[in-house]
Amino acid sequence: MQLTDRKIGFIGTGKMGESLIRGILGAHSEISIYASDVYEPALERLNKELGINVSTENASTIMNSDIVVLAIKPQILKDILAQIKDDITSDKLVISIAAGVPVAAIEDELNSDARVIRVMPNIAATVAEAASAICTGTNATAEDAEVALAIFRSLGSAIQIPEKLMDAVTGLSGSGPAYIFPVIEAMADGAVHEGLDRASAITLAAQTVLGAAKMVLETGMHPGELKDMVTSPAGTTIRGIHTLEESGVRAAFMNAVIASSERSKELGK
Ligand SMILES: NC(=O)C1=CN([C@@H]2O[C@H](COP(=O)(O)OP(=O)(O)OC[C@H]3O[C@@H](n4cnc5c(N)ncnc54)[C@H](OP(=O)(O)O)[C@@H]3O)[C@@H](O)[C@H]2O)C=CC1
Ligand SMILES: O=C(O)[C@@H]1CCC=N1
Repeated sequence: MQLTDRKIGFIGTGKMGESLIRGILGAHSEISIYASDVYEPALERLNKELGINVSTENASTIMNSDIVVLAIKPQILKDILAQIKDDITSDKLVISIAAGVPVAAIEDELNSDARVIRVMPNIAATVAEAASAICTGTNATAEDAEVALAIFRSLGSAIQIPEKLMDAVTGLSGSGPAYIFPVIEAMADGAVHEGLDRASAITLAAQTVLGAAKMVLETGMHPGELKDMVTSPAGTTIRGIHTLEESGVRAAFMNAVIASSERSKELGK
């Protein structure tokens, strides 16, 4: 079955549910999307803006869908799984994006034949630039993994990994956009300090991050080598780098990824 022939249902249309729905419709406008949430005004807005099918009944979303994406908070996942258990028949593929929650914990709450895939995407799915990783549960088939990869590759890039690495991915790319947004804001602040207008400063800062990321991805060069290409002897960049190193920027970013990964592990307990 083609990806575009599958009907995708979302349980939860909060920040990440909406991001994924927007990304999927951007990549495959013809795909049928069903969504449910407890907050009716948000559903009405999504129905009006995107033309998707909405309901306040999760059972209705599941009944209409081949693929059911669980886009609810990890803290309420168990309760919702108990409510939808009998609606999740073995002909449906379940995709959980909940941070920290292991596949086994999801399978424990569902019928024994449930096909489950765990994914950690990120908010850049909204603009088809997400970095996602997937891992498979006991009953998920190779075709299920291909379908999940196809969905998340249409939203950016996606890789398949062993589940034990999902917490590391959550700390890196799942949470990562939130580390970079303040970097963009702070770089712009520096330029505003030096007299540039705010709008130009944010545009230049964001394009700088985008360009640097693209250089890493498209040249295949090591980030350190790329940094050296910008850094002229006795020039401007090395002054800036020196200041960043004095501030402990590398340890700060490493610690952020490690702390977030640890929190992901906690959520799974
Ligand atoms: N935000 C992100 O960048 C990322 C999030 N994730 C994961 O995605 C999941 C969702 O996160 P996020 O979108 O940020 O959270 P949100 O709180 O924005 O979205 C969750 C949505 O689920 C709704 N909801 C609550 N109870 C039910 C229910 N019984 N049935 C249906 N919907 C319900 C919530 O409504 P209400 O608010 O009224 O309770 C809310 O709209 C989490 O598991 C998170 O770990 C993964 C990667 C990135
Ligand atoms: O902050 C969180 O818990 C979620 C998971 C990854 C990104 N946002």
